[in-house]
This record gives sequence, C-alpha cells and structure tokens, in this order.
Amino acid sequence: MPQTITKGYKALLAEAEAAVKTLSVEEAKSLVGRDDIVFVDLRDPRELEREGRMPGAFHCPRGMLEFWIDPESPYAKPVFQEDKQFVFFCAGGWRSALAAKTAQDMGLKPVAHVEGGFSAWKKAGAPFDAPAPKQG
Ligand SMILES: O=S(=O)([O-])[S-]
Repeated sequence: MPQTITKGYKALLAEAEAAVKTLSVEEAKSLVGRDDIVFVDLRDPRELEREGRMPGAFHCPRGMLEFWIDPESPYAKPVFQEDKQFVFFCAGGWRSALAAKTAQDMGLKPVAHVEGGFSAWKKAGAPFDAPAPKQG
C-alpha cells in the first residue's frame, strides 16, 4: 500500500511563511554589508560551485542547520550565538522558509528569509561571486 502523506510540502511552506518574516530581494539587498546582519546560505556545496555565492554570506548546508544553531550540539557554530539578524536564503526560497521557521522555533531571533532565493537574487542584478571556472 502506498504511503499517505498527511502534511505535504505546501502545508509546511504555508505554515513557515505565516510564521517567519519574508524579505523581497530588494529588501535583502539593502541589508548587504551591514554588521548586524548575517546572510545564511543553505544550499549544498555543489550548488555554490555551480551557481556562485553571495559575497560575505555564511554557508550552512540545510542538513546541518539544527546542529550548528544549538550551542549544546557538538557541531555548534559560534556565528549562531551572535546578537545579529539572520537572513536565510537557498536557491528558490523553499528550503529557506522551512529553515527560518525551524531556526525561529529553536529560539534564534530575529530571523527572516529571502523570497525567491539566490535565483531571484541573481536575476535582480544583486552582487554575487561567479563560480570559479572549471579546471582542465
Ligand atoms: O531552493 S529551493 O527553493 O528550490 S528548496
């Protein structure tokens, strides 16, 4: 018998979007370079290699999020102990909505996520570091 998914991704995203602050790319752009803001890139390493990076963003693969945020975890990262605003982004804005909701549920604050993610960021002409050219 097939599995019955009782709470699908749309419901999870709707819950997350209702709970966390969403920034447009334009709003996010206006925060670049500020000392009190940490942009958190949730994409996988291969996506960064392929698509490029947001300058100055802290890279936290989505799979490590909870373990890097919790100071009691052996994998805790000091950046998540700072008194700053955390702005999450991914490729398209879905992982970042769920991640920002989880981070907020864990007590991290303030948090927000970027609508449309890195794809929208690039499309809007926001600054990014292009991927390094392939060797060979
Ligand atoms: O990056 S994503 O929005 O496709 S999950």
